[in-house]
Amino acid sequence: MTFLALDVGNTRLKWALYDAPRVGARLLAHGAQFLENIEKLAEGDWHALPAPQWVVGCIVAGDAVKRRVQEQLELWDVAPQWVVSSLSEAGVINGYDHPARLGSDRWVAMIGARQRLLARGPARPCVVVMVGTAVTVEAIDAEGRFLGGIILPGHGIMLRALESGTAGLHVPTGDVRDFPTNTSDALTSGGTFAIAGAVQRMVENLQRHCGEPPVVFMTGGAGWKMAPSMSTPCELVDSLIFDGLLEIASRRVG
Ligand SMILES: Nc1ncnc2c1ncn2[C@@H]1O[C@H](COP(=O)(O)OP(=O)(O)OP(=O)(O)O)[C@@H](O)[C@H]1O
Ligand SMILES: CC(C)(CO)[C@@H](O)C(=O)NCCC(=O)O
Ligand SMILES: [K+]
Repeated sequence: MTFLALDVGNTRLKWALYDAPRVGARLLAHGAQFLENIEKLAEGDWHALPAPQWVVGCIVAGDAVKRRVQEQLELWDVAPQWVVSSLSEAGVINGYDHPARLGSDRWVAMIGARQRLLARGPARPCVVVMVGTAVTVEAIDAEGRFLGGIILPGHGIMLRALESGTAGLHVPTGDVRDFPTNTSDALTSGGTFAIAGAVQRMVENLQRHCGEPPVVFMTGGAGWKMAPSMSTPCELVDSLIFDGLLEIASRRVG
């Protein structure tokens, strides 16, 4: 009864194989592949896996990438189900003007966060931070309503934009400092403060709106780099998207 969860971002495809499509299932194997190496999956990492009975994923890369992923999935006799953001699913209500236009990775991460929050206590407002190619910061009230969220460039895009838009900024990665005194540290700290500051602002917005401090969850490939520099308390949960995919799959499989 194995279940394969897929998270196809703009930089990497992340996958996780579980022994069943339910929250709390046992993780059997997992991995990540840069999008340019998708063609290696069927003959590489996936070759010796037990065939999954279900495949559910979220994808924010373009249609060409989706076709390349589906080609690799032909290794098994299973049709992938791609999550599309809807008006409501798994206890989260979508406040986006056009619900289907919300990135499915954002939707799935919010469902994972909400499930995690409710599993351990009373409902609270919640901020969900994803630090990937792009950074997103979402606000959910205590009733599970997604109020709205922001999108900003990730570390890599910020640095590349500065490098290509200036004459004098081509330097190695620096350290995060309160008061940077060289170009490398100034760039690295600038990107980090931009993300931490955006999160702090959304936490303040949601606290003002709901009248109580929110729980903050953070996920994404570069989350561990951001965690030490956050100015508000924040829980790093690497598996937030997979938690959401398990929750969605358990409801669909029934
Ligand atoms: N300190 C840093 N300096 C420069 N670039 C960074 C830094 N940290 C992360 N990045 C970039 O941030 C981006 C996101 O990192 P990563 O691929 O690990 O996340 P991801 O969650 O897999 O992304 P996605 O889901 O969007 O594919 C990458 O483009 C990576 O090159
Ligand atoms: C914002 C990203 C790139 C984050 O991965 C993705 O969720 C996306 O492409 N979203 C579509 C636009 C939106 O969410 O409003
Ligand atoms: K992502």
